[in-house]
Amino acid sequence: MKITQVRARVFEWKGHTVAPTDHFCSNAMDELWDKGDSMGTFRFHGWTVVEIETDNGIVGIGNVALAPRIAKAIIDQYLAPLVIGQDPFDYEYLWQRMYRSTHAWGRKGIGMAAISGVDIAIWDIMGKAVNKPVFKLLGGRTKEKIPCYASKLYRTDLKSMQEEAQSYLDQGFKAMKMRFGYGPKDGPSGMRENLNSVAAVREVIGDDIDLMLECYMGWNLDYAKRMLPRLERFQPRWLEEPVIADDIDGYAALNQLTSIPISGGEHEFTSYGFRQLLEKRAVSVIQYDTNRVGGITAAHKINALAESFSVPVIPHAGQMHNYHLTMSTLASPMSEFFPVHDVEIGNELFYYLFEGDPEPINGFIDLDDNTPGLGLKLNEQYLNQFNIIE
Ligand SMILES: O=C(O)[C@H](O)[C@H](O)[C@@H](O)CO
Ligand SMILES: [Mg+2]
Repeated sequence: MKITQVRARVFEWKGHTVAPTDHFCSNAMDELWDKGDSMGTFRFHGWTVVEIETDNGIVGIGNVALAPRIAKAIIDQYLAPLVIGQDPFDYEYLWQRMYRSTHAWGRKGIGMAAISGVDIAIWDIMGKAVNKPVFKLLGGRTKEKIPCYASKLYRTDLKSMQEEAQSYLDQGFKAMKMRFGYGPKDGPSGMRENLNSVAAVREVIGDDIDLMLECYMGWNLDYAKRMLPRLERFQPRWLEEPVIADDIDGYAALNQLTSIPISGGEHEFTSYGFRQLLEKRAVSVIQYDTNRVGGITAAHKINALAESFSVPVIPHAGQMHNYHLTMSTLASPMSEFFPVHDVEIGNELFYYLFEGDPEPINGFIDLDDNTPGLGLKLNEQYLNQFNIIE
């Protein structure tokens, strides 16, 4: 079997969008004196869809969620020529070919995200070629079903947050993640706001539900050091990305500071990046996203690495490209799940683009043993609401 064609298309959402409110979520822009449109740093309203065709008519589908127009240019100009004419089952060779030939500029960030999109499509082809779900090629079913946590709870008024938390309880979720709205520049009153929001959600969910806390890199080391002891009484499952992704020593310091596990990795790349995080004991939970980290080929290696350090892997976002990895390793006990709703941040855009993702039932998702590949196809229903760049 040979790859004959690689098609990367950008899908930009032009449908209805819900505008985020002030203090919706702390983020890396918060430290600047002029934040500009700080929400823009994590609004994902475009996606790159990668379709790779083979000479026996199989089409594998991959995706990239970051800087979609740039990802498309990288795939079109650099990566497609490297994989066309090759056997998709040579996935490790093809990964190395892409990685090494873009090494001067592609090791981290959008270069690696583009490689991820191609690699995911290659794994989808392999699954379809042998008529098996991708998780069966990675080790098979290690759990009856996958527990997942509801991930939204952006900072709004406390009553709305409490109602939202209650709705996840009603749907049977046993874990959920909330976002902080305030950071270092908001002073003691912002700290109080942050603590009040956790207290409000805990009040509704009680002590028997896992609560994850997300900073999205909107704090700094000093602020995080002052917040962590104050958060201990809420017994969060973890505190996520308290500082920017490059401050690995900062993560390590915070991870030793209190009983609260520090999580991170959704902005880290390849097994080399994760080896550093693990060796420094910088994170207690690993959160790569397969569509950034280097695709399934890289994520599979990171699972093995994490297992040897006894650090759990709970990938960013959930979604099929991550679920198959979670299903196939004991290193990964759980998945994230973005509740479906109107397009806001863009995390949820995945469901407008693709169909096939399983719906959680009572806080669990399951994968079908008989659906070949990743199990995704383009969702025709919303195609006319995207600006599609060929
Ligand atoms: O962990 C997450 O879910 C991410 O950080 C979100 O994708 C991001 O949108 C911040 O809420
Ligand atoms: Mg996160």
